[in-house]
Amino acid sequence: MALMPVADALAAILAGAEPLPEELIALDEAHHRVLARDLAARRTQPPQAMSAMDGYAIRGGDATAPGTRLRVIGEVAAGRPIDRALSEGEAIRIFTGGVVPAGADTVVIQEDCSRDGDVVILNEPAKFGRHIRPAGIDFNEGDVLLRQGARLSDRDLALAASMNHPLLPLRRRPRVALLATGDELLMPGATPGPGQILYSNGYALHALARDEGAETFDLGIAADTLDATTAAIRRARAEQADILVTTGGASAGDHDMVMRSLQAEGVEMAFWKIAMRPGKPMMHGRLGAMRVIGLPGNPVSSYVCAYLFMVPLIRALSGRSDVAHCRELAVLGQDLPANDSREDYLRAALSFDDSGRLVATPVQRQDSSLLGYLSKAQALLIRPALAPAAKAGSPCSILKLPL
Ligand SMILES: Nc1nc2c(c(=O)[nH]1)N[C@H]1C(S)=C(S)[C@@H](COP(=O)(O)OP(=O)(O)OC[C@H]3O[C@@H](n4cnc5c(N)ncnc54)[C@H](O)[C@@H]3O)O[C@H]1N2
Ligand code: MOO
Repeated sequence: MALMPVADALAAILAGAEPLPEELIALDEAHHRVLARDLAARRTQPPQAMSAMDGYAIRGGDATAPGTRLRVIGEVAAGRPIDRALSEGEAIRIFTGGVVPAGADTVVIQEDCSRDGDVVILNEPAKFGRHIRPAGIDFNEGDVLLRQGARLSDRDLALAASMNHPLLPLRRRPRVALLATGDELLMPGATPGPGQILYSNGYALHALARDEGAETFDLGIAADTLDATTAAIRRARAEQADILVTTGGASAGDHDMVMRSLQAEGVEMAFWKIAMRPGKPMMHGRLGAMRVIGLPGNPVSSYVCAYLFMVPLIRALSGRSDVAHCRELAVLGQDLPANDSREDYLRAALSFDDSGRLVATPVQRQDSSLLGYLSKAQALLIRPALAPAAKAGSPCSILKLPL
């Protein structure tokens, strides 16, 4: 198969990726989940005009001169309204969050008043309408404040509560199964023998997928045999994974079993090998409802490909309206040579120059096995295929990596 351009590969992965079914979830479980429908307010907020301060509710027209004396006829605290209306020459003691009584149109703060028994004396003329929050100044019943496809922030949860939605219609979270392959891999904490290395890729991939709202489960490390890899693919299906992510065994070596096992299980391959660096030997296919992303084993390649392809797929299945990564503009921190025909995603550190411009500087080594350098990078600097040489200070596109 020919190398596929990155944009075409992403389009193939996202083709037909419809949002998963909706479910009703309690508000305190809804952080970072995705709304399945527009959400309209079930009430008006504030429901009545309310005082923004502790002081006295008055009629502004009564208090245009300093020294005005008004008779205090009652008290309103938050949650304890009064059913008496204010008449000329009267005031009502009011506290923050109290419902402004009928007839009042202004609140004077207590610091600007003196009290003499049941009389309040205004030290300064009142400013008409001050310190009152009108009914509905935040929102009105029926207002759509949260949109289908929104990933709910912490502030959105407070807003939904205020709109009186204890349960929210959310998309089911995608289930992502992670399978590592490789006879040489050992879990951290073990003492590697000759040629053995520690399993690392999955830690970043689980975290990345969960950060994007997926539920993840681990299929462990399969030996480099057709049987072991095939058995793990079957387990992913049995566990009803929406996405199976494999790492390693993706290239052309005698021990690279992933492609063969996927095909033996009936996966329809959409592509194998992309015109990008890192991550050329990446594959994608489908087995029924399960989508498979076969990532290269090199740790940097697996992470960069997961970031570029797995994340948008998780977002699409989650029903998010913002599926694509957001490219940002920066300037190059150093000269770069012309690029070849593979789109390059250089790992880059970010800083600001004296004029406040964002500067992206590739980390010193770009080999796709180097986790130390990946961890130093805050962004991917995109070099399009066949990009000409570029000087330090010239504009470039970046994708910021998660913190
Ligand atoms: N003849 C060719 N050889 C290679 C090609 C090619 O096109 N033709 N592509 C190269 C590129 S580019 C990459 S990237 C790698 C990817 O190969 P595989 O996906 O088959 O990966 P492995 O060989 O299984 O592993 C590569 C490397 O990464 C280590 N690894 C694997 N899994 C993990 C893990 N979970 N945690 C940590 N490290 C892992 C593995 O031990 C190897 O060192 O192929 C090139 N070869
Ligand atoms: O794609 Mo490989 O990731 O260039 O090393």
